[in-house]
Amino acid sequence: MPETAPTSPALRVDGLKAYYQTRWFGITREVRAVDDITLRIEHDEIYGIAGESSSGKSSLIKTIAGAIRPPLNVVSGSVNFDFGTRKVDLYSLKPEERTAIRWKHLAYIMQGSMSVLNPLRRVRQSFVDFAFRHMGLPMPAFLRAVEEHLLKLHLQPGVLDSYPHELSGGMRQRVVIALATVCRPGFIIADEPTTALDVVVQKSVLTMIREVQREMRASILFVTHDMAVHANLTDRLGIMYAGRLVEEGRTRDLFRNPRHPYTIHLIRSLPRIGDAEPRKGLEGTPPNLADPPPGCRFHPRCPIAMDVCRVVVPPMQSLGGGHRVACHAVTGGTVQ
Ligand SMILES: Nc1ncnc2c1ncn2[C@@H]1O[C@H](COP(=O)(O)OP(=O)(O)OP(=O)(O)O)[C@@H](O)[C@H]1O
Repeated sequence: MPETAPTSPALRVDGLKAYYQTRWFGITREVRAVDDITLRIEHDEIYGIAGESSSGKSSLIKTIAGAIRPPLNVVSGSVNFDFGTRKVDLYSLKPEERTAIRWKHLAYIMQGSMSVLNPLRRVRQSFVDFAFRHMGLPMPAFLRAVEEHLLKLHLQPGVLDSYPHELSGGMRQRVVIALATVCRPGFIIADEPTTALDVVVQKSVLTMIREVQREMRASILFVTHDMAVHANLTDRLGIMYAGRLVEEGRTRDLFRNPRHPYTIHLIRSLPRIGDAEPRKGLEGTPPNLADPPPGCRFHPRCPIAMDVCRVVVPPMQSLGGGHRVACHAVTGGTVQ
């Protein structure tokens, strides 16, 4: 929790474009994975990003975490954090300054992050390797702080003596979350942290994330394609389609009253108790982001596409109450 009252959102992303840029045999190819994203995340808030595979979720949060490397490049736009004690314009910093912010102010739990635990060394050593130099404590006090942090997260300090292979998948992921948060960062970014886990273990990891957030009053940016996880965890939700944000609002509003045809599809395709047969998926496939369709990128799959949708990119419009949508067909409260 910031020590001084924050004056700006925890995160401001403005007009962010990040493309995979490659050049093979003289031909330049650009995959527009993050294409003009603007969003705000408040202090003490859990913000979710949803969307199907290849919609650009991971590319967006890697860019927000400052964890990109070629061929992914920021083409334009900005990412600003307010950590309370420090405000940061991420892409005005030198790469090494961006790295220094990680751990201390910004935790990034990436897909497959269990690999941060060195398989040949005890868990204690991973804590020392990653967190010791950021905490500014002598070693005995550092290890005591690590143990206290583990206990707060309902993990026994005994896990520090284990090798990663001695822990179950769920326990390893919980240890990784403890490691990412031991320096008490103000902002936590998590990319599909529960996807590889079974449902029961997934629940324990989500409970832990919620407890960490409450205890530290941190902001969380949480990415998953799993809408049920968003329904249970997030305060607000952004829906991504083909590199763009198409709808955003309070999670409960989006579930009760989705407005974009793509969000409507995502929510209607969730299985319900009593379903006689599986719900139908959306026809077609997401567009090739190296050559996306003009106008609204969803129009080739949209059941209500109009002529304008094939030509004009729909701007994000406010519907009030923090609900925003980018869809030409949304007027007067219903999708026409
Ligand atoms: N290294 C790369 N070079 C070129 N294109 C890439 C690269 N990595 C990802 N992409 C492309 O960028 C687009 C967005 O991918 P991204 O992984 O961000 O989507 P995602 O929504 O996170 O998908 P998933 O849920 O499957 O991880 C896709 O079209 C993908 O093929």
